[in-house]
Amino acid sequence: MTTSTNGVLLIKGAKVLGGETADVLVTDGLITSVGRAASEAGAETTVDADGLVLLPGFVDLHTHLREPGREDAETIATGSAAAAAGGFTAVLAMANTSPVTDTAEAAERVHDLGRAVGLVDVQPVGAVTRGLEGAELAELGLMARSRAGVRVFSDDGKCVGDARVMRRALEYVKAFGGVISQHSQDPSLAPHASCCHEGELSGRLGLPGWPSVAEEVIVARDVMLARHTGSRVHVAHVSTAGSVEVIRWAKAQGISVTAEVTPHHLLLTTDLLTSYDPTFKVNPPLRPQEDVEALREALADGTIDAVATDHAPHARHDKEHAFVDAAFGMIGLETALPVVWTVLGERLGWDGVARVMSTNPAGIAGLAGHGRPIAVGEPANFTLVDPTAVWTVDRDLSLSLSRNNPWHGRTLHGAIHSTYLRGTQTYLG
Ligand SMILES: NC(=O)N[C@@H](CC(=O)O)C(=O)O
Ligand SMILES: [Zn+2]
Ligand SMILES: [Zn+2]
Repeated sequence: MTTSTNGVLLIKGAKVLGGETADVLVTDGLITSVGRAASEAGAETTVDADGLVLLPGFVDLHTHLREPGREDAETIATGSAAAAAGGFTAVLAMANTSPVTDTAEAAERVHDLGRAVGLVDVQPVGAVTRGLEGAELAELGLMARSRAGVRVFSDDGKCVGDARVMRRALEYVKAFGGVISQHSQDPSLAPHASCCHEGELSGRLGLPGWPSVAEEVIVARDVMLARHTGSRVHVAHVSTAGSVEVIRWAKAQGISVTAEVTPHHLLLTTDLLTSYDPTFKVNPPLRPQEDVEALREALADGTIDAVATDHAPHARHDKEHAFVDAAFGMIGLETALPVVWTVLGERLGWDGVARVMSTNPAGIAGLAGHGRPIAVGEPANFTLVDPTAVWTVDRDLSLSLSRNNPWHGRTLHGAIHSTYLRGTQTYLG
């Protein structure tokens, strides 16, 4: 089946939010009718969506595409294909490429390559500091005013450790409604070698400990800087119960803070490291069950706004090392929805899934045309989900170029049936 943006697409009998079943008609990339008994006569393509759930396309606030620089691990094309397969219609591409996305030209290049591939909208994240070095601010204003329209800035992979630099970055982006997404890791409490949650297990395994407090002190500092500057901070990959407490407090004070949690921190725990399998080496590290429970609770009650994958592809030769020498990171675009549905489906419902995977992340990133309701006049950016599918992850079937897949061999519930970007089918399972 193929569709064209100039054609007419009819999604027949999908379950839409609110529990109704509806036919959705798309003309020239826009939703032109939602309701019963739309005629098949004028449709170029008809999709039988009986038993499927129609959700707004997912928006990933945290994707590592490795282009430019490490096209052996991922390209904008392969990462976009993996994203579409995961139900995403937009991804924010992190700035820690080589070279770093720290200029307007670099941001425009990523943006334009994404548009040329055309499977998801690739929205570049700009670096906070030049070369991610933590010292001088990058061209934040020029990136914001560029064709790429950058709104989210992050040195992800590294923490903006210097409080004065963080304060100035927050002040600067306030002028154009930008946000700083922080990789919260105090470098003196958790230096680069830290790779296992600090606790009884890290001692037993002889791995350098990464204490929870190294995350929590940065989250606490940053919410106070957000309050002081009146600007917006976003906490990337929250991993501890203590961070959740701080964010809950800050939101109650009216401080402009938002937060994301990864699918892996919602399900995987630190005891997986007893295998010394580098697939489970990630930053921040997998935490104990108490933290996992606190993160689930926080996502369900709105303290954590969004799920973000932190899809971090790595080539085999960067992962296949002794645990301490392997690269940090795991892939996750294609498994995000099934993990969230498996872990939290009952608590969130489809409304909740749409909120944490589409509406909220689109709002945080200021992305027009994404995270919108399935309604007349809206762009046809959506995904069809099979809620009853039960399947076992096989890393060799991934569209990502990399194989560092922590879900390999796991059975998950819920699968992406197909994805549509402005009415064009970008994935069919
Ligand atoms: N999450 C990771 O373990 N790795 C990320 C960087 C990051 O998100 O900190 C990467 O770029 O590989
Ligand atoms: Zn990070
Ligand atoms: Zn990351």
